[in-house]
Amino acid sequence: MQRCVEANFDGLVGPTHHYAGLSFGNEASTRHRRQDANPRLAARQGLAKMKALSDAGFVQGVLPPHERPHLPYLRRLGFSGSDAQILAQVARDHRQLLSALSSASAMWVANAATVSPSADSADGKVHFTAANLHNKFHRAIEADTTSAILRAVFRDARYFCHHPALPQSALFGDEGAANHNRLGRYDAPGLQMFVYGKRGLDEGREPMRYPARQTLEASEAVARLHLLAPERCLMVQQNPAVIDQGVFHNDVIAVSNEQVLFYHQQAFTDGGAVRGQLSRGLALLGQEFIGLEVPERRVSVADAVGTYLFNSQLLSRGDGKMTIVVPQECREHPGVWDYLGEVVAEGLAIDRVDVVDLRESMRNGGGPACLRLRVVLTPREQLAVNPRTLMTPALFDSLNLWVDRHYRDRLNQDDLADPALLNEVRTALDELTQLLDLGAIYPFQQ
Ligand SMILES: N=C(N)NCCC[C@H](NC(=O)CCC(=O)O)C(=O)O
Repeated sequence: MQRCVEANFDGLVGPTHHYAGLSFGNEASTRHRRQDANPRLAARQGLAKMKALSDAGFVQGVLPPHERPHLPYLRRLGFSGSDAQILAQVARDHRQLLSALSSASAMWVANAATVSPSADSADGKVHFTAANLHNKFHRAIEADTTSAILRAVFRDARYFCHHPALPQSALFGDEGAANHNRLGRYDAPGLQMFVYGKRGLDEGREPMRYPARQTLEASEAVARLHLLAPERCLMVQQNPAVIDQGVFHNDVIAVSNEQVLFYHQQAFTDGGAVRGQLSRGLALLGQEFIGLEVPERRVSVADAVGTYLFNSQLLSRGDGKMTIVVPQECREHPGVWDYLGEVVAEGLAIDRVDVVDLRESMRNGGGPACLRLRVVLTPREQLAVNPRTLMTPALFDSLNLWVDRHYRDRLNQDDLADPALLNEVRTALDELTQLLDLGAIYPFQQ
């Protein structure tokens, strides 16, 4: 029997994956700046996670990388000549700019868009708002291609409604699903909790050291666009003190699934109020809230950032319990691993831990949850998804072969000026659009 499910769409790591230290406030990004990356291994690690979840019976999709280096953008910034001349000039005079326009950051699709299930929207459609990712230039250039990709995967206008990114302005800084949790059963109206870092218009608390990437005004706009009932929306502030400790998105300190919120004691400015609002809100919907709060004395904020314990995936199995998918950094940390063991032994909601190796992505601050975009779908909506983007054993094999054919196993900033790399990327992406039946989604295909 078909049922409502949460499908996870993972971003496939692009061929230009490298470490450039582009994300101030994301400490892993800063720490690994200029180290060698292995794009082939990175893509294979991501595919292995998708395959493992698909084999375990979860609905798993794949979203393609973006075109990088982004030559149209370089031309827009006044560089001219052949592609090779432009790359040589930018590499010589503007090294960080070339990195920004070559970053494979679109892999972290938790930042691609905010998604609301049809059960919550007044028009009964699934709503998507592409994130403007205003705070970082290398990410702000993702929105247009993200929109084209989402439209190519969720095509059917009877079920899916797509909104362009909010205006590119600090006032509306929006980082997508990484700052959004939808709580409640998949097949009934639920609560949507938007987590913002600061207010854009009014005075209020904000971090001092690192930027707050999400504003309240952006979250409110997304809630309006998605036609959500205001009484079932919560606008919650992330604790500015944890942003200053490297928690650049809410999904680095909290994760939800159905009625469960697994979160750190210091995640919010007022954790007690959040808990109360979620309990009362779900009670009104006839559902019980399960809040799993992790105390600072068991797992410090620093250890949460170091291991990405909360950047995990909570997945509902058919038997009523949940699996938590964590990065292997959690297993390597005795305190965090012991704590996870206790959570599972208690078995309140989560009774199984799966460990994944995503080292390449982790070194840029992207764990299991960063790499996935969650989309709750009814059986009809599932049938309307572009079927070629859904993971199967055959697609897994084709994508691995495709990666082996086109990806390098070593890449750093110095390689980005190589015109051969640009050709490799375009050849690879052109093939990929056919493999996934996406049509012409990239600027170089127009
Ligand atoms: N938490 C979630 N949902 N996403 C993680 C995004 C990581 C990404 N890193 C980067 O963009 C680093 C790129 C570099 O430095 O090369 C970012 O900071 O936006």
